[in-house]
Amino acid sequence: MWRRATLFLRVLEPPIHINASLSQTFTTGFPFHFQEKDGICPKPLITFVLGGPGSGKGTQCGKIVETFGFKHLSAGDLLRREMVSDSEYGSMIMNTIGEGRIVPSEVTVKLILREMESSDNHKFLIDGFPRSQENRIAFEQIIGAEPHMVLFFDCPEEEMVKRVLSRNQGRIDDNINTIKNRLQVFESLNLPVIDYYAKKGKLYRINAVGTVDEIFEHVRPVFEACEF
Ligand SMILES: Nc1ncnc2c1ncn2[C@@H]1O[C@H](COP(=O)(O)OP(=O)(O)O)[C@@H](O)[C@H]1O
Ligand SMILES: O=c1ccn([C@@H]2O[C@H](COP(=O)(O)OP(=O)(O)O)[C@@H](O)[C@H]2O)c(=O)[nH]1
Ligand SMILES: [Mg+2]
Repeated sequence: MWRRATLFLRVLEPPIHINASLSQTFTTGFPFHFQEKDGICPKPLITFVLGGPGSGKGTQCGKIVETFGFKHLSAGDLLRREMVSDSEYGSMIMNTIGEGRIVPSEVTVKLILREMESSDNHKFLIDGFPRSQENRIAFEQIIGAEPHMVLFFDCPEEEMVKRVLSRNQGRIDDNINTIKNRLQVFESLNLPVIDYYAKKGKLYRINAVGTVDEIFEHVRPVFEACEF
């Protein structure tokens, strides 16, 4: 079904045809170099996936990727990968995640940018970002693009806490003390981002209570109907 969405994209936002020899240096009008495919350099299509800790963002992103062929970029996973690499930011990221705070925007946006530039897919699901208005503004300034739509997985706190505590992935932040901080940060810094996109008419609120498959049945029509 995502083929139909791609068709719409081609009608509304015609891909840019480029000379193969220019492919190394050509940019799409965005500040990053985007990979061309078959001589065509389509504009990136960005969906932000938001929701509190444990609301099921990562799980539903997996289903969206399977069904609609997006490239999944989890900001948390990128930060955790950077944390265990030799990066100069490693200990800062570890302390910040351990306390449930937000890593400085430049670091996260740089990691997202690197993944976008090296992807041969132009449809991106950006999971768990932006977590604050400051994150959002940094993304717009550095990447030079806005999301086409934003999903918000709306889940009651008790359910989120229950899911996080039974996640069992050995994460340093999946403990009751850090969860309290993460929920507070979500409410004070992430909800304003969600409100911002609601006012722009880009927000799709999904009831995140139910089985994984039931929730995906609320997600599916959003992607089937979108005319991008
Ligand atoms: N609908 C659901 N019902 C019960 N558990 C779920 C559901 N969706 C996800 N989970 C589980 O809850 C935990 C958190 O899900 P995850 O996708 O990692 O959320 P997030 O990325 O928003 O933190 C995981 O262990 C996952 O398997
Ligand atoms: O854009 C981001 C994404 C994540 N994080 C940090 O990484 C943690 C885990 O994020 P993730 O999205 O993996 O958690 P989830 O919501 O999926 O449980 C967050 O609490 C933050 O400390 C961050 O600082 N900026
Ligand atoms: Mg996640």
